[in-house]
Parts: sequence; structure tokens; C-alpha cells
Amino acid sequence: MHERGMLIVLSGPSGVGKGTVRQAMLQDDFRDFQYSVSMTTRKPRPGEKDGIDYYFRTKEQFEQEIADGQMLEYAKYVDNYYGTPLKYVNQTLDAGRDVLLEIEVKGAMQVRAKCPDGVFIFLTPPDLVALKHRLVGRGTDDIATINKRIQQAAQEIKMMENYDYAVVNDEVPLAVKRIERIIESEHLRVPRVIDKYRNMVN
Ligand SMILES: Nc1ncnc2c1ncn2[C@@H]1O[C@H](COP(=O)(O)OP(=O)(O)OP(=O)(O)O)[C@@H](O)[C@H]1O
Ligand SMILES: Nc1nc2c(ncn2[C@@H]2O[C@H](COP(=O)(O)O)[C@@H](O)[C@H]2O)c(=O)[nH]1
Repeated sequence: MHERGMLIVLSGPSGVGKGTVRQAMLQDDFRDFQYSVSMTTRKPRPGEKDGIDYYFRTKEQFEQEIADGQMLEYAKYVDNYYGTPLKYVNQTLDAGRDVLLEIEVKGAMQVRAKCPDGVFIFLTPPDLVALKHRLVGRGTDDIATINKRIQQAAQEIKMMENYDYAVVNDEVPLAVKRIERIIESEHLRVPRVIDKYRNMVN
């Protein structure tokens, strides 16, 4: 029997660099993990592909998924729904593989209530000026949307106290190493590994 995979929840304000850090972790020579592709009612940005960046759905389709109990969590964020399909997460954890969710704070708190043994990491910018520069520099949102996201960011940062770890994304390689160290340590926590050692004494 293999150990169940670990659920890793990475939150942090829009534009802090969650996606950038995740891509860098996937390229690093690090323990294997699977990224859970979210569902959203937001329109695809240029270059975004359905099933890779998100499952892009209409509001009606998304609400049907909620009604059918298919979502692990979901939230409204700046006028759109975002959520995590339940089936992929369960199947992947059952197969013994770690799963990474990249989600905003309201959804993360729903996951915390359902999966208290998950690892909850909050990625923070060095400051809000740097965050705005990143959102502007990414070039994916108009200024009105960027301002809404910055306002939301201040609220989200207040929620940091509900997480297990705070990681500053000042430089991507440093943030990557910090998160990797957290994941490695979490894998050694006694409740996760105790079953492996029981045979030694029984
Ligand atoms: N440490 C960093 N220093 C400077 N720029 C960064 C850093 N990390 C990421 N960026 C840049 O900031 C922008 C936003 O990054 P990214 O899209 O990864 O954020 P995100 O948190 O995933 O956003 P969202 O939640 O909106 O999907 C990108 O242009 C990225 O290149
Ligand atoms: N609660 C959830 N939040 C999610 C999910 N997938 C992404 N997100 C968060 O939404 C905002 C905006 O994302 P963007 O792609 O429009 O920039 C950002 O904070 C994401 O982390 C999800 O499944 N559930």
C-alpha cells in the first residue's frame, strides 16, 4: 500500500507569481507533483488553452458543476467563478501523488475545512507596489481590472494568518527553494509516515 499523496495549496494575490513559481518548480529536479487545472468562467487570455490553463466554461455550465457536487471548492473572484474539480484531485491523491492547487483565499479556506491535513502556503509579494508592477508588466489585464485585483490583494493578505507558511516571492529561484523545503519537511511529518514504521515494532 502506498502513502496517499499530499495536497498542497498555494495562494497569494493575483500577480504575485504563483504560476511562475509553479512552472519553475516543475522544471526543477524536485519531487514529482501534479498541478490541478482549475475551472473558470473568465474568458481565455491570448495563448491560454482549454484543459491546460483552465477549463473554460460558461456561468451556466459552472453552476451545473456546483449543483452536481463536482467541485472541491469554488469562489467568485472579480466577477468570475473559479473552482477546483474534485475528481482529479481525489484520483491523483489516491494514486499516491502530490497535488498542487493554485487558488485564491476563499477557496483555500473551503479546502482547509475539508482537507485539514493539506499544506497551506501563502505566497506574498515584497510589497503592493511590486505587485502592481507585476500585474502591469504581465500585460494581461486592463487598468480597471488591475485596480480591482490590487484592492482584492489587500484583503487577501489579511487572510495570511490562516495559512501554515508564508513565502515571499522576491526572486523566483529563492521562492522555489523555500516552497520545496516546506514540501520536503511536510513529507517527514510523523502522522504522514507512521504507518511505514509500525512493522518495525509489531
Ligand atoms: N519574483 C518575481 N520578480 C519579478 N517578477 C515576477 C516574479 N515572479 C513573477 N513575476 C512576474 O509577475 C507577473 C505575474 O506572475 P504570475 O502570472 O505567475 O502571477 P500569478 O500569481 O500566477 O497570477 P494569477 O493569480 O493572476 O494567475 C508575470 O509577468 C511574472 O513574470
Ligand atoms: N478559489 C479558486 N481560485 C482560483 C482557482 N484558480 C485560480 N484561482 C485564482 O483566481 C485568481 C484570478 O486568476 P486569473 O487566472 O484570472 O489571474 C487568482 O488569485 C487565482 O489564483 C480555483 O480553482 N479556485
